[in-house]
Amino acid sequence: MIITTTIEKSLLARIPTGLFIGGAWRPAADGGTFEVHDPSTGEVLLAIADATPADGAAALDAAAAAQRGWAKTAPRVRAEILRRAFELLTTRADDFALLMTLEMGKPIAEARGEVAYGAEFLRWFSEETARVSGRFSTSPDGNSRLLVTKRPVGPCLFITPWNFPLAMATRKIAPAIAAGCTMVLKPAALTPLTALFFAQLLQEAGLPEGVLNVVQTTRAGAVTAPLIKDPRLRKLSFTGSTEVGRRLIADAADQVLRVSMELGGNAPFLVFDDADVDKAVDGAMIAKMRNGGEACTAANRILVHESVADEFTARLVERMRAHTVARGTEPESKIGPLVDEATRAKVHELVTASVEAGATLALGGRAVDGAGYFYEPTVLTNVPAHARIMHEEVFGPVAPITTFTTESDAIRLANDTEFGLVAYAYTRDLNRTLRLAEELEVGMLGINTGIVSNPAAPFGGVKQSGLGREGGLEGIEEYLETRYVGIADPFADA
Ligand SMILES: NC(=O)c1ccc[n+]([C@@H]2O[C@H](COP(=O)([O-])OP(=O)(O)OC[C@H]3O[C@@H](n4cnc5c(N)ncnc54)[C@H](O)[C@@H]3O)[C@@H](O)[C@H]2O)c1
Repeated sequence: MIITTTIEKSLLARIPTGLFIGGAWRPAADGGTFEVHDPSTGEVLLAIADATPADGAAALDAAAAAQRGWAKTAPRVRAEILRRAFELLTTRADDFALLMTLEMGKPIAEARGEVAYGAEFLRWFSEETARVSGRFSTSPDGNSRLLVTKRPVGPCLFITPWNFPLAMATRKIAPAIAAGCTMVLKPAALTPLTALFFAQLLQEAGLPEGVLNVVQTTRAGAVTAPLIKDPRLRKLSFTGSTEVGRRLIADAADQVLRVSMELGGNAPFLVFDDADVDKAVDGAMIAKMRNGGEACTAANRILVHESVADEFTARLVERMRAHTVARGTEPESKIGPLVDEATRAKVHELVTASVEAGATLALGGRAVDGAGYFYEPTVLTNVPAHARIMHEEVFGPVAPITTFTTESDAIRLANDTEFGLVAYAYTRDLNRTLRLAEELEVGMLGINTGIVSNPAAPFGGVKQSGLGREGGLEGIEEYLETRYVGIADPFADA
C-alpha cells in the first residue's frame, strides 16, 4: 500500500475543511464531519465538515443577501476577479492537479489537463463579462420604443459530480460571476476538496462574501431539496447522472425554477471505410480513455465499418494493452483507479453481461487485485445491439466495438439511445460529414477528433442528456434573464 507522501501531506494540510458560508469558514451546525478517501489506496485523506439542512439554509441566506449588491457591481470589477482567479489557478496548477489525483484518482497529467481546461472558463467568462448587452428599437408602428436588457437570474444552486471536480465547478461558477449571480455550490461528496481549495482561491481573488457558498455534504437530497423549494432560489444547474437530473427537474417544477442539466451520455464513435485508421485509433484512445473512461463524453459504442474493423480493433487492443494501470501520482500511470467500489462493480457487471449477450472479450475484463479500485483496460468485440452496455453508460475503461455495413445503419445504431450528448466520426468525405451533422441526434459532434470540450464552444446535450449549454457565447445566457421595457412614443407630446 502506498503511504501518502510528505508533499501530499503538506498539500492536504492547506486545504480548508469547513463549510464556506458568507465569506467565512465554519464547522457544520451539528459538528458532523465525513472522510474523503484516496481511491487508489483506500486511505483517508481528510475529514471535513458535513453540512446539515440548516447549513444549506444558511448558505442560501448568504447568497440571497449578497445578490442585490453583487448584481450592481461593475462588469469590469467582476471580470477582473475572474481574471485574477484564472492567474492564481494557473500559478497553482500543480497543487490543484495533485489534489484532484489524490481525491479522484486520475493520472497527474490528466489532472493538469483538467486544471488548464477548468481555468479557461475563468478566462473566457472574464472576457465575456463586459460583452453582455441589450438592444433598443422603434416598434413597427412607430408608436413606442422597445428597450431590451439583460439582468442576472439571481441566486443559483450548483450540484456537481466527482469525475471532473474542478472543471464542472468552474463551468458554472465563472458564467454566474460574469452575469452577476450569487450561488451555493454542493460538490460531490467523493471529491469535495478541490471545490474547497478553489473557493479559498476565489476569496483571495477578491470575490465578495456571500457570492459563492460551498456546502459539501453526505446528505445531498436533504440539504438541497429545501433550497430547490425556496422561492429565493432562481436557478438550478446540475451536472451528473440522468437519473438524479430527472428527479431534480421534477422538484424544480414547484417554483418553476430555471434549470440547466448536464446529464449522462453514451457517445457513439463512428469509423467509416474512408477514415484514416491510425488517426481513428488515436482519437478513440482519447475519446474512450480520457479520465479513465469516467467521462460523460466517453466513446462507449465504437461502431466500425466492417471493411476496416479487423485493422482498427487490432490496433486499439495493442494501444489499450500498453496503457499502464497505476496510482495517478506514478509517472508511468496512464489510468488510475475507478472512483469507488460501486463504480468498479457496475463496470464489471456490464462487461460480464456483454459476454453473456454474445460479445467477445478481446482484452482485460477483470478487476486488478490489491488495494484501490483499479480495473483492467478492456476491449469487447462483436457486441450485439441488445447488450446492456450499448444502452447504459459504462463509466470505466471499457471499449465495446461493433461493426456496420452502410452509413444509414451506422446512423441508426448511433441514434438508438435515450442519450444525445456527443458523437464522434472519422471520415474524409465532406458530404458525409454534413449528413452526419444533420442526422445524428446529439448536442455535439467531433469530426476526426476524439475531443470536443472547449470553453469557447457550447457544451451540452439533447434528448435525455440534458437541457442548456455551458461555455461558448451561450454559457452566460443561462445566467441572464431578458427584461423588456416598453416606452411610450417620446414625440407624442412634442
Ligand atoms: N453532461 C455533462 O456535462 C456531464 C459532465 C460530467 C458528468 N456527467 C454525468 O455525471 C454522472 C457521474 O457523476 P455522479 O456519479 O457524481 O452523478 P450523480 O448523479 O450520482 O451525482 C451528481 C451530484 O448529484 C448529487 N446528488 C445525488 N443525488 C442527489 C439528490 N437526490 N439530490 C441532490 N443532489 C444529489 C451528488 O451528491 C453529486 O454531487 C454520469 O452520468 C456522467 O455522464 C455529465
